Amino acid sequence: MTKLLELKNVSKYYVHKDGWLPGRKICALEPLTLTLERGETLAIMGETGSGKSTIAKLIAGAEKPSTGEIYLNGQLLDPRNYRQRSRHIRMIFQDSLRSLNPQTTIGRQLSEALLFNTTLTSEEQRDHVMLTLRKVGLLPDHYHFYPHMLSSGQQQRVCIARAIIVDPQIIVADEAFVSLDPSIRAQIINLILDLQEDMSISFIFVSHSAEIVKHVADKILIMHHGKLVEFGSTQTMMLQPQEQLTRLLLQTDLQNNVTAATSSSHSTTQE
Ligand SMILES: Nc1ncnc2c1ncn2[C@@H]1O[C@H](COP(=O)(O)OP(=O)(O)OP(=O)(O)O)[C@@H](O)[C@H]1O
Repeated sequence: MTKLLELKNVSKYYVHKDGWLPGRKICALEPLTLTLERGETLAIMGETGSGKSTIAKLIAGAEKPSTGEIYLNGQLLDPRNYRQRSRHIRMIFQDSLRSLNPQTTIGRQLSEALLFNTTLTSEEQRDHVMLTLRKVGLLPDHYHFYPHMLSSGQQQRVCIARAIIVDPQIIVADEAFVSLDPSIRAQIINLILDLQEDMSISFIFVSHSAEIVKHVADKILIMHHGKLVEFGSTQTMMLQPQEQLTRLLLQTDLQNNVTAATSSSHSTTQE
C-alpha cells in the first residue's frame, strides 16, 4: 500500500558565516527515513536544537532538503513547487497573532488561501470561508473581524481554519499551542482531534509536552543533535522505550496536565 508521506534520506545542512572566516557547515538533520499513514499523527520530540523544526519545515516545504526526497502518496514532491506542496501540506505556526496580517480581515486572509490554491469564484470562496469558520468553532461574523479583535484562542482557531480550508492531507504544527493558556490549549487540541476524525487529516506535531504527545500521537520520533534516536508507535515507546532520552522526554512534563481537561469534553466552544 502507498504511504501517505515518505521521507527518504532527507538531510539538511546550513552554513554558519562568522565575519570574514569561511562558513562553518552545521548539520541540522542527518539523513532521515520515515513513513506516515493517512490519518496518523506523528509527534516529534527532542531537546532544543535537535532538528525538530527543521524536519517540520522540510515537510511543509518552507526549507529545501540538502539531500533526499519527500513523497506524498508515492509522488515525489518538488522542493521548488510551493503551490503543489501548499495545497496538500499546511503549516500552523507558533505565534498565531504574528502569523496573521493585522491589517486584513479574517475573511480576506482565509480567502487568500483559496485564491492561491483553488479555482473557486469569489462567492464560492466566501461561502467556503463561512463554513470553515463554523468548523473551527468561530462565527460567520468573525469574517469581518481583524486579528486584534480576537482572543488568542480564537486567533489560533483562525490559523487552524487557514490550514484546513484547502482540505489538506497533512497539517504540520510546530509548537503551535505552547503559548496558549492550558484550558484553551485543551480546547484547541480537542478541536484538532475532532477535525482529524471528520477530515482524515494527518498531523505532525513538534512538541515538548509529553502529555499532549501521549494524548494525540500515533507515532513518536525522538531526535538528538539532528539524529533519529528512536521512532515507533506511541504505545511501544511508552511501554518499552529503548533509549534513555525517550524515557526522559516521555516521563517529564513541566506543563499543565492537558489530558484531564481534553478527555473531559471534545467540543469546539469559543473562548
Ligand atoms: N536557518 C538556519 N540557519 C542556520 N542554522 C539553522 C537554521 N535553522 C536551524 N539551524 C540550526 O539547526 C539546528 C537544528 O535547529 P532546529 O530549529 O531544527 O532545532 P529544534 O529541535 O526545533 O530546536 P527548538 O526546540 O529550540 O526549536 C540548530 O543547531 C540550529 O541552530
